[in-house]
Parts: sequence; C-alpha cells; structure tokens
Amino acid sequence: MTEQSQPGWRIVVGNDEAGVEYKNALRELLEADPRVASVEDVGVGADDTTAYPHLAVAAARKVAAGEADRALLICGTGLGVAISANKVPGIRAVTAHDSYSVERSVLSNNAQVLTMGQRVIGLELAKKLVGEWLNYRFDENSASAAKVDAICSYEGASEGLETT
Ligand SMILES: O=C(CO)[C@H](O)COP(=O)(O)O
Repeated sequence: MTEQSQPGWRIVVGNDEAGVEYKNALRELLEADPRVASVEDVGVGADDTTAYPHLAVAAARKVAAGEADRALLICGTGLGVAISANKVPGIRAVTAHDSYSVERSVLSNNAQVLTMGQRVIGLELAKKLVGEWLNYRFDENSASAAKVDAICSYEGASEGLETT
C-alpha cells in the first residue's frame, strides 16, 4: 500500500494556556492537510487555566481508545504534556523539537503522541516538523518492532526487569 492510499490521520490536538497560539496555528495546518482525515480539539482556549495534565490525558485516552490515531500536544515546554500522556496505558508520547527526533519517534518508538513547547521552538519550525511527522508510519515488520514490544511488556509491571 502506498502512502497515498493510506487512510488519513485522525488527530487530536490539545494544549494548556502556554500553548494556545501554537495549538491554534498547528490545528489550522492539520485541518488544511490532505493527509489528515479529522482533527479534534480537546482544548484549551484562551483564558482557560486548566492544568496541562488534564487535557494531555484526555487526548491520550482518545488515542488509546482508538478514537484517534495520534495526538499533538502543546504546553510551555512540551514536557509536562508528554509526562502526563504517558500515564495512559498503551501511549508512547515524546517531546521532539528537531527533525531527526520526530522521525525516530515514529519509526523507532511507534510514538502516537508528539508534544512541543511553545516557549522552546519557533512556530515555523514547529509547523515544518508537524508536516514531516505526518509522513511517517511505523513499520510493524521493522527491527524496531521487538523493542517497542519490549516497552509494552513493562506496561503495568510493578517489579522485575527483563534483560532480553
Ligand atoms: O510547560 C509546561 C509544563 O511542562 C506548562 O505549560 C507550564 O507549567 P508551569 O511551569 O508549571 O506553569
């Protein structure tokens, strides 16, 4: 199947009060992109001071439930929303502000959630990276798949480390 024949991405976006401007700009970018089937915005809007963990978990839960394929989350640094989203079972969320990390977040880590910091990265670079992000799909037959499976094997594990 070629990239063109793949179904469009269903993306959920979210942000805290430090990420309103970038979330709005990136949502508009996604809505205009032919690779995107749908964009759902879990908030927040201007003047909403809801703390970042709440919208990050709300967005990540939609991905975990299969209601969306990916999430794009913005806060001041991108870090808090990533930490929060990773609390949702099955979610792999990463903060990435460079092209190579965005690529590997998908191709190595099969991360479904990309986070960025409005106080860290320029808007034009953020737009460019989001455009690149849409081009990547994890290859379940790649050498990275077993490593992602190993990550998943620790989901809910309370003790013990496997070494293989
Ligand atoms: O960047 C944030 C969390 O990682 C958030 O936008 C601001 O958090 P704060 O520094 O605790 O206000």
